[in-house]
Amino acid sequence: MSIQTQPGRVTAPQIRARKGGEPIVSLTSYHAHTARIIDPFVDFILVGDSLGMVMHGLETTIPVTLDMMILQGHAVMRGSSHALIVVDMPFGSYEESREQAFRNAARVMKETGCGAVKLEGGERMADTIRFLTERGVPVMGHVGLTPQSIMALGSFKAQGREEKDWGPIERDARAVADAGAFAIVLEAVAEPLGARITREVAVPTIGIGASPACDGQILVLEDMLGLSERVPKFVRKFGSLADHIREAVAAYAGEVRARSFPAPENTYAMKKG
Ligand SMILES: Nc1nc(=O)c2c([nH]1)NC[C@@H]1CN(c3ccc(C(=O)N[C@@H](CCC(=O)O)C(=O)O)cc3)CN21
Ligand SMILES: CC(C)C(=O)C(=O)O
Ligand SMILES: [Mg+2]
Repeated sequence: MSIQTQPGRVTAPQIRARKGGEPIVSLTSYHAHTARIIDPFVDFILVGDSLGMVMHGLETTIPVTLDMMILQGHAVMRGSSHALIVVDMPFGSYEESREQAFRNAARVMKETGCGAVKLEGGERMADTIRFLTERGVPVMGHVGLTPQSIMALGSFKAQGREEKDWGPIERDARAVADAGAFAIVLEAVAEPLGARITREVAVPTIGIGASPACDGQILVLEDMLGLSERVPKFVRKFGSLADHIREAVAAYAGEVRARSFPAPENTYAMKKG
């Protein structure tokens, strides 16, 4: 059991209180090692269901299971001590009923020790978000492009690129905020809709492919590090980790083939006598 009070860790109410203030910084992480590295620099870490695509090479996030989210959520908790940890509820784990959502969100909280969960959907999920928040589950909303709806949408594409499409997205954001979410991810929404929603809702908006006016930003860590093979248009590569890995692995392969690795300092000498 990993449940313990952790003094010093960022809480959902603290993120909520950052509305209109200093930008909220966040990234995804799926493992203890990456969580340990990013923890001092971010306000919250999202254990995103994008792990299915990024870690497992899946085409969509649809096959991701609650057990996968719990396993990686627990790893990220062990690797971090400062940031709020938010765990994505995967497709099929919360849409059926408010009761199903609570049962599975409670399992995620009990088995990982995380401080909040995130679920996709606007007006249609408002009752569920209210049910969870009234029962002690901090919920982060997620509107705009909702990747778990890929099969209904047809492709991953930006939302609200025509003014006639703005109304439903604005209503989604308002419904999620009014239902008690402590923050809302706005994914791939055209400008100036992201800025408009940020002005209209009372809780922080966290943009990914949205506006610089959002109250915070998030990216998939492997995308911004230059480790992902294909990335959405909204990504900026702040690093080139794939190149670093290729260089290191090529050097290792060369030394193994030349028998210059391992060197004497990497091997064990016999004990004296
Ligand atoms: N590695 C990774 N990073 C992500 O940000 C991410 C995932 N995976 N998986 C789940 C979703 C999918 N994401 C995406 C993917 C593509 C666009 C995009 O910009 N699409 C183009 C059109 C591409 C097409 O039609 O084929 C666009 O202009 O809208 C947006 C979000 C964001 N999410
Ligand atoms: C990209 C973020 C918002 C996400 O939901 C994920 O990584 O799964
Ligand atoms: Mg997600």
